Amino acid sequence: MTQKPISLGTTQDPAREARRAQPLARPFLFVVLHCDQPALGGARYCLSQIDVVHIGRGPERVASRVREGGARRLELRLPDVAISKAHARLVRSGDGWAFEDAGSRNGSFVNDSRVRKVALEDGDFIELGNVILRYRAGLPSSPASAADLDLQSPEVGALSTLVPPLADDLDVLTRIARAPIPVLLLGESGTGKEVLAAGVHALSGRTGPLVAVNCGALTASLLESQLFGHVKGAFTGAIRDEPGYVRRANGGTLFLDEVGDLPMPAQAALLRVLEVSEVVPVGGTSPIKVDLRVVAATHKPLDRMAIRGEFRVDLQARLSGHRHMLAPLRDRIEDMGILVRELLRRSKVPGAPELGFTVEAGKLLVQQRWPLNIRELSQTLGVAAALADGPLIESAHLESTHLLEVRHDSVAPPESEEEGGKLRGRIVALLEKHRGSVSGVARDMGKSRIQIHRWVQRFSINIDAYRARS
Ligand SMILES: Nc1ncnc2c1ncn2[C@@H]1O[C@H](COP(=O)(O)OP(=O)(O)OP(=O)(O)O)[C@@H](O)[C@H]1O
Repeated sequence: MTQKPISLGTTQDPAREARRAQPLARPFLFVVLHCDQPALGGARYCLSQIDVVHIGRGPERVASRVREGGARRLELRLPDVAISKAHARLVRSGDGWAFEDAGSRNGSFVNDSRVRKVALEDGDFIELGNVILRYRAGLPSSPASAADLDLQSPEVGALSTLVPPLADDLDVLTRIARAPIPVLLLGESGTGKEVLAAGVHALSGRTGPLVAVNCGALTASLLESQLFGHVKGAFTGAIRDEPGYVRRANGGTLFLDEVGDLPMPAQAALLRVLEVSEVVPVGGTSPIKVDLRVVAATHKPLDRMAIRGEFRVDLQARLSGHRHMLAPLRDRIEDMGILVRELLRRSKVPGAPELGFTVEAGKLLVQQRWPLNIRELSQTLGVAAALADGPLIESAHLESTHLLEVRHDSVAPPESEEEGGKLRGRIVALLEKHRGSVSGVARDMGKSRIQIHRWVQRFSINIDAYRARS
């Protein structure tokens, strides 16, 4: 029997190998939204191994990579009658990419301007017929998240994204989900923390229930009995035994929603439970063992609260077995197609026709900053779907919701020059500490890797200089 040689320094699992590799900044082309057919979701294509992209009409969305006479080409077909058979090209040009219209019937638009030929910049939106695409110049991606991905299947769940750095973070969370490690979900309001907590529970393989506790709603006087239950007759009104949240989650997952709002006495009580894995119900005499997996979520700055003494450091440490930062919707606009498809499906009235968008409405969706995130998108679409009187949602239907008015007040202002300087200093110090590992910096700062990369770019920090010193 002959044995295959095993090369030193590699594992035999290519998927594992792909995950281990340091993320690289790579260029991508995304299909963000088929305005009139949102059921088609979206797709991403990595541009690093190709020289030219040909885009034209086809019976369905397909992409193929072709090598011809030394040139590497991506052929992208899009099912849209408003797109010409040979509509446009993306051509590698130096370190970047240029867009060219290929003599199409309906023309091509980049950021709303009709163009024949233009150098693309990071974040540019390309509009061809009813399809909105987006060019990203350099998104951090592992080999796994750099692979082409077409999310045409409607069975895409909450753990799906087209955005490579977010896909890498979700891949880590998916693997953590299977172990009994506590998970802390951080992110702005409406980014989907509760949805993700349910996803973690579903992946955990734990057979008990997912029990959600709204920490802000725990009342000081009833705290112990709400969390740990009580025995019949423990106090006036205790007419029967009650298990409480913690015991109800036995064998399953305890989801501590808005954990930043947990009152101090509840923090102490909960810490005890997590340390000893047992509870004594109010009026009871002996402790009862519990088998818990805890997932906590907050939109509050838990680290800062712990420094200010508003949140127990020991509890914060217990909850942060693994921290996962959810990106705000404005940082994952490339996912608009898959999110819109899911949200329209949910708000669909039985028997009503499938809804789509006019191109103007589609553009409005991808250009908004969505400060209230997916929740705001969901509510906006719910209202628009009810207002639409044909198969297409128009811009006016989207603008009519009151949520748009909230925007201007709630968008966080950019940091001042002094704050920017401090932030830069902190990032540099952490890059030094973690020898250029963006994941390490992200972990320490409680931010997503995509955010760290954005800061690194904004402050012109050369990460390689810190990697070189290790
Ligand atoms: N991936 C997703 N796909 C579709 N809908 C989503 C997704 N993520 C979140 N939503 C929807 O967005 C809304 C807000 O989600 P969720 O309540 O999970 O956010 P949250 O971060 O927990 O908000 P808060 O911090 O305000 O509690 C919900 O209606 C949810 O169904």
